[in-house]
Amino acid sequence: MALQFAFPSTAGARRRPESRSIIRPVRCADDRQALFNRIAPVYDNLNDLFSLGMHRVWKRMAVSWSGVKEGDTVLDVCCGSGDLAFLLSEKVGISGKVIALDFSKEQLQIAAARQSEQSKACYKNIEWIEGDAVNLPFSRSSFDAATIGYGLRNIVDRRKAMEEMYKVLKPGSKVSILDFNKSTSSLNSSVQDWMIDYIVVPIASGYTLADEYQYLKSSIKEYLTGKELEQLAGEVGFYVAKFYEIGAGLMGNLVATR
Ligand SMILES: C/C(=C\Cc1cc(O)c2ccccc2c1O)CCC[C@H](C)CCC[C@H](C)CCCC(C)C
Ligand SMILES: C[S@@+](CC[C@H](N)C(=O)[O-])C[C@H]1O[C@@H](n2cnc3c(N)ncnc32)[C@H](O)[C@@H]1O
Repeated sequence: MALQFAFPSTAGARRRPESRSIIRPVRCADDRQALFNRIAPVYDNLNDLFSLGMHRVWKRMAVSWSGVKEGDTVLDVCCGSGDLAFLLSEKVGISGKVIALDFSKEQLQIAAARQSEQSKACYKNIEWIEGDAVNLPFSRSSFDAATIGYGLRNIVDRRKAMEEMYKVLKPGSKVSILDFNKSTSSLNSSVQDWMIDYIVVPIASGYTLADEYQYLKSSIKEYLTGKELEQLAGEVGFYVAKFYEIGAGLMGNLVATR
């Protein structure tokens, strides 16, 4: 997919007072929902810019690790603007089904717009659902695979979200959980901090979104390490869970099998 850097305006983004003396905490689910609604117009383009397009490689890896195959019925949790849902759609094909859930209306609108703009026939197999990852509106054992990309870190009750994904997966199926790596290596976390402080946030401030991207840093620090993610998966019932560091250790992917 070609990298586009023609950034749309962020008309929907709230203006920030010039002097930002206090970084607003983004503590509760409502704050996070509002944050992702605000960044929706520029989210995809800024991801391409900040990661030099590499996030698309990491997302393909996450989808591949989910074990998705043609004809499957699969779930993408915290789907946002649909990157992983579109990749899943291509894997399951027209005989399969992708259910993509998010609680941000703005992100889902972007996803649905992308779906109608793109000509791939298989994309008709995607259904967008507004819902909460901590209360998935699906029956037990509904899905052959699940993905959650850059979502679990943003969920307040991560254990509940993991329990919900366990519940809706069929026995023997996998969830692939892609996110930033809360590294135990001080070098990795220093590189992450430096990139966010000196590249990501200054550029985001040009879109009056400095606070939103500053949140990245605190959210990574409050996230779980790979070992802690493996342990959490085991505690909710997954019988095997393996964490892989990717992107030179800046990102990580947990693969858990029910
Ligand atoms: C796709 C990526 C991040 C998605 C994302 C997740 C969040 O939780 C956010 C929260 C608040 C605002 C935005 C996001 C958000 O975009 C990963 C790539 C995009 C990152 C913003 C890139 C940050 C720089 C990395 C630390 C290092 C990039 C290395 C690259 C090889 C140059
Ligand atoms: C960083 S975006 C990731 C989007 C997409 N998966 C990707 O990889 O680009 C995080 C998404 O998680 C959603 N999200 C966060 N908490 C959620 C929750 N409790 N329930 C549903 N969606 C949630 C946000 O609205 C946002 O769209």
